[in-house]
Amino acid sequence: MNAPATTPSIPLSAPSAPAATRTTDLEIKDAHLIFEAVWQDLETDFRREDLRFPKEFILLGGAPGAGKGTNTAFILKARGLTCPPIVVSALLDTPEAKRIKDAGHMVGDREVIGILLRQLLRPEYRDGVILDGFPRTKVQVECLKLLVNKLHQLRSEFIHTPLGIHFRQPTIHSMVLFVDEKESVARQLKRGREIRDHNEEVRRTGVGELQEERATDYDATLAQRRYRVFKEQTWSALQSLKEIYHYHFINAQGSFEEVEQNILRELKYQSSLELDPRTYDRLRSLPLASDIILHARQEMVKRLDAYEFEQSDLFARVVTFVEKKLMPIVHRHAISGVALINTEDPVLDDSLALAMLIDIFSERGYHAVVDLHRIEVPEKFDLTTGLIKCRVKKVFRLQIRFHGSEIRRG
Ligand SMILES: Nc1ncnc2c1ncn2[C@@H]1O[C@H](COP(=O)(O)OP(=O)(O)O)[C@@H](O)[C@H]1O
Repeated sequence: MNAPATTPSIPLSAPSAPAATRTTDLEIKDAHLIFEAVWQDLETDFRREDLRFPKEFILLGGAPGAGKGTNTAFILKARGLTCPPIVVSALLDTPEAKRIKDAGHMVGDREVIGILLRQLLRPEYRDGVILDGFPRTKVQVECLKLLVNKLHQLRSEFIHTPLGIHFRQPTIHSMVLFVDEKESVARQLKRGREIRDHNEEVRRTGVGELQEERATDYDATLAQRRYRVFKEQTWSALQSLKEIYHYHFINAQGSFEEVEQNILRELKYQSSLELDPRTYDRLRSLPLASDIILHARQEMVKRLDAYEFEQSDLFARVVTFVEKKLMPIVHRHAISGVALINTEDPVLDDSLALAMLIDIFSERGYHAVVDLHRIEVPEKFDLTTGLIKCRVKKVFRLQIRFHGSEIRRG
């Protein structure tokens, strides 16, 4: 895989750019001006309390053909979201925007921000949204930061009102799928072939829906230009997100399965920063599972040695009990990997013996759970008072689990 840091700077092939693109390039690239203008429009059209944006933003970036569209459904599922993604490029469907896209260039930031912010207010995105292909420029990154500032402002304004729940702390994940130029161009052309075949089939049979054909997917030079525009303008913009938001860099060169696994591995590391600070404060005193398992093995070894050296009689009795009484039963369950055993053996009356038993099994690679049941057994019945006197019988229910044997039918 190409190391991102060593990417050479490649000049844009601008001479053949259409007039519309030159106009776009002349657009005032001042994020503050653009954002404020768009925001003013929003404030004119919406009441402040209706400026409800998504709680979670997953910014899905990467070279053309990196697999953003391909992996969207998988990412949505992994994050428990049900809304469709916002594919930013698909929102830009005016004839002028289409001309710019067909030449392999990018549509102006003003237009992108204007359309996107309105789209984000739709109710289906309240819990979270995937933005496929945003941000693509530094100006868009700045606008994103300004949007997040606004969301914080709205939050402080409403937090102590009944509407507070609609203004949660936003969390931003930036996920960048990385492929090199060769792979990007090959996949764009592959997509072109697939879409052409698909559309031919739809036209022939009248079944299904036509998909959008992108000029850049049919011409290696244009596909290459798209990749270079990405490297020149979008790559560094995406890198700058690393400093401010949760950042996930995904190696997307591999097979479909490999890329899915890379995504899953990255998403597993969720941070408590996603919680509202108030919720986080309430939970922070509880240790994380990852912390308590860190030294668990060493602690167990220490305990086992202490049993041997300081409580050797009891320890020897428990080991004998495990060996003679329990292991024969466990053996018989070697295929299922679960043995449930009830015992009244008095060796377990000592609570230390129970702790020993659990540690012994853990050390040998089993998971043991012990559960004590007290059962009242009637012993005497007083004929004059009608009182029943009971004896308490202690039954230990042991559950021993381990990785059973795999049997396949031939
Ligand atoms: N891991 C992969 N291996 C091989 N082909 C892939 C992989 N991921 C995506 N593709 C293919 O590459 C093409 C472009 O993928 P797509 O998801 O449309 O890219 P993007 O949305 O990032 O531009 C599609 O034909 C898709 O089937």
